Amino acid sequence: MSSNDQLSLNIHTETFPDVAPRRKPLSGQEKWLLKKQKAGKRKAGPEMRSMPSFKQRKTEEEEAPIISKQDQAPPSKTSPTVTTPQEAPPTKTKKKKKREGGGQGRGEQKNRGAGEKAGHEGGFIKTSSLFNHNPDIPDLERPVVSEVKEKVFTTDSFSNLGLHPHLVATLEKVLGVSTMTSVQKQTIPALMSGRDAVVRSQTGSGKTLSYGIPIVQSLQAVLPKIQRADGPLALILVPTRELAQQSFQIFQKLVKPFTWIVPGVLMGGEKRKAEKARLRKGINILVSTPGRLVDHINNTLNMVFSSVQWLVLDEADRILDMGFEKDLTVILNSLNSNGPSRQNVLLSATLTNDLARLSDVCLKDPVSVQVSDPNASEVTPSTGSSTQPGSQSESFSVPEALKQHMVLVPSKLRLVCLASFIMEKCKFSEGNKMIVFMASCEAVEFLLSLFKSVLCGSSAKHQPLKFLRLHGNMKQEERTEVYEEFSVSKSGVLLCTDVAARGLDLPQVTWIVQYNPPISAAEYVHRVGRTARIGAEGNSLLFLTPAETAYIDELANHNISLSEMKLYDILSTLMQDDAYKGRGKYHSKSSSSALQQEVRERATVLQTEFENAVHANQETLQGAKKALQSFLRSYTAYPTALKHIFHIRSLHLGHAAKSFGLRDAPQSLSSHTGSGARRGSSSSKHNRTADKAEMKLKLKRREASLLTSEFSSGLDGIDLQNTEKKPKDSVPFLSGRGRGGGAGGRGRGGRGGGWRGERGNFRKGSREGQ
Ligand SMILES: Nc1ncnc2c1ncn2[C@@H]1O[C@H](COP(=O)(O)OP(=O)(O)OP(=O)(O)O)[C@@H](O)[C@H]1O
Repeated sequence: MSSNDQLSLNIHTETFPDVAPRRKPLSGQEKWLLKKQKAGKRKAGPEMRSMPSFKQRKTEEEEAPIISKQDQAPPSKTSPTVTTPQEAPPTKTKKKKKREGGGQGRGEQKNRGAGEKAGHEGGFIKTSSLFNHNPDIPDLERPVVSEVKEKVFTTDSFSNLGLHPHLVATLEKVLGVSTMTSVQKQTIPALMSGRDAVVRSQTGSGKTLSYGIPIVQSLQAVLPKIQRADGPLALILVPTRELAQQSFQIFQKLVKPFTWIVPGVLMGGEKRKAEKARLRKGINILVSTPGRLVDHINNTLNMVFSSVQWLVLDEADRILDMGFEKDLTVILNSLNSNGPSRQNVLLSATLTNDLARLSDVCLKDPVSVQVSDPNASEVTPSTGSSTQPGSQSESFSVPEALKQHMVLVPSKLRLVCLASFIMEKCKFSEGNKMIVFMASCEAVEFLLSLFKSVLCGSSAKHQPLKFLRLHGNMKQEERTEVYEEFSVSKSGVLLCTDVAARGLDLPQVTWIVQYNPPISAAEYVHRVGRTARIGAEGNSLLFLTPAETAYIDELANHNISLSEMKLYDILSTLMQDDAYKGRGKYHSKSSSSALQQEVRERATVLQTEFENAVHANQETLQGAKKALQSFLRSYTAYPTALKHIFHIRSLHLGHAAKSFGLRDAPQSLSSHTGSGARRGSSSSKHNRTADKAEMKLKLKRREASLLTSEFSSGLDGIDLQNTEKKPKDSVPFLSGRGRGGGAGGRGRGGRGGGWRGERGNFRKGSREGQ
């Protein structure tokens, strides 16, 4: 039988959980690479080239089996059969074979339940047709990108700035800094001279101290000495709780020698009563999330702004987005009606038009600090097309030592590709600490438990994988715990939503993975900015499906350049662990295609493990379905300008389901292809539903974009479920749009709902802020 033929693998289910090698381990990836070299320089993935396109797939899917118990060694209870994917598009003969083999055409799917049951009873593992019917992976033409460079460091010392000597000593001894970064060198003198400022410099370049130092310098000099009873003299607004905590801790360090200055923090998730008590006692440097501050403005008598001399909006573009607009209006009104004139500072790594708008409204003759030097732009060599003239948008600078990658992964292969990549960096190699960004809380929860159950088996040979998670639906204590644990940890994988995208200074992060593409180039910049901070090296990997390839041009329009990683190179990591070995029949062969086939076998074994874990019980199954649902919802939340790349209609539900370990797209979703996502054949009724949903979606787009403002504005206490209308539809895929509008509205699911929950936090904030 050729490698193109249908294969049956004999796999002992017992070997999966404990990741035990069945025979003397091979030399893993080295061997793979060696053989690959021997096999000559072939372009990766003949099977990729031969994969059918979407058009082909539609016809072929009717006939292609996913499960088949045929061929080769007769199955036994201890030797379950897994059918591996096909390398080439099915030929007539193959199709016939598949039919004979109990294929999984639409009609045949009906029988599958019974078949699977029998499979279980017989000790068989389901087949995962991972490599069949995927879209082609296109050859990429790398766009010409002129990257914007910023010089991070200067040789100028803080001691040249005329700061209080105790402050300089604190910088050196407590914070470990003695020379200024470029942004500090430009910003600190401007602020010390009393000017307002708009500051833009790349992530991890030291913006916090660039406003922290002038604030402390000016407050320590006030005579008579300021007192707690003076209340807030400096107000710092940040978009997330973790960032509030982080900035607060920096101020705690900065004021160490000036014990009479009291910093404090207000943020959602904390007890209001305790915060009120602290406000009553007096806080001079107040760090807060906007929503929680508005809450106190409205409800706390002790909230007096009569002395505020400084207003800082850190991550200003985020605070200015629609999610926080109302809160900010309330805060500015309150400040303006109470206080003296003050200095205002806006900072971000990504200036947007919104920021310019606000700077017009609330800044007086501001100094504009922009560290990037347009003359220092570098053109990334390329053989491909240049970016569209006229489509040039804001140019963003990313750290110089950041190596940015992307990988094109067909939907069905996303899960195994992510798992392989995590294993490669955090299990088979040492010294990596990784953050993986995902679209929703539910996806984070789902993948956390899936990875823990499938990937975390003990192995003496490799270091253990450690997973943590962070998202807006966790209790505050847990969020703080995870944040602190990951901060001090030297390795590990943090699965998170965009709640961790802005401002967080988590040490020694070496890899940023964006499993779901962000909703804008600006958010891309902030996500990757969690690594390669302050001159350190770092890496990032963006997952895109072949249909999303145009996102590379979108990023190029913002001066962001990515290099490509190959899917098969990532999957070949599985060669390093024989726990994923199939029948091993290709081991002895040295041809490139045989090796690729072995990689596919192993990927299939891993996917099968995921699917088995997902289908192990109702709870895990529901978790996967919820995660899929939230992913589909999140997919509708991309802004209009990106709809040509990310459109729900271009998603294939069955393939998307596979990436959540589901063997089929859940039926409950199919009744709501109002999402527009495809299931192969859709009735006109479904199309009408889709059109309606699309119309609604357009109307609600503004609100949909608020999904991206899921950062907690800091207010809690309203049980959304009490205020929610029950969706009319009993199977409400995307019915979340019913009330809240927009894609991420009030879907089904408990208060713990991910995407919805994140957004819920935002909505609570803005509602209470009114
Ligand atoms: N002058 C300096 N010398 C050395 N390290 C510094 C200096 N200033 C700040 N740092 C360190 O650089 C790191 C990043 O600083 P900071 O978080 O302020 O960056 P940022 O520009 O605000 O990033 P982001 O845009 O992601 O919020 C911190 O660990 C900080 O301690």
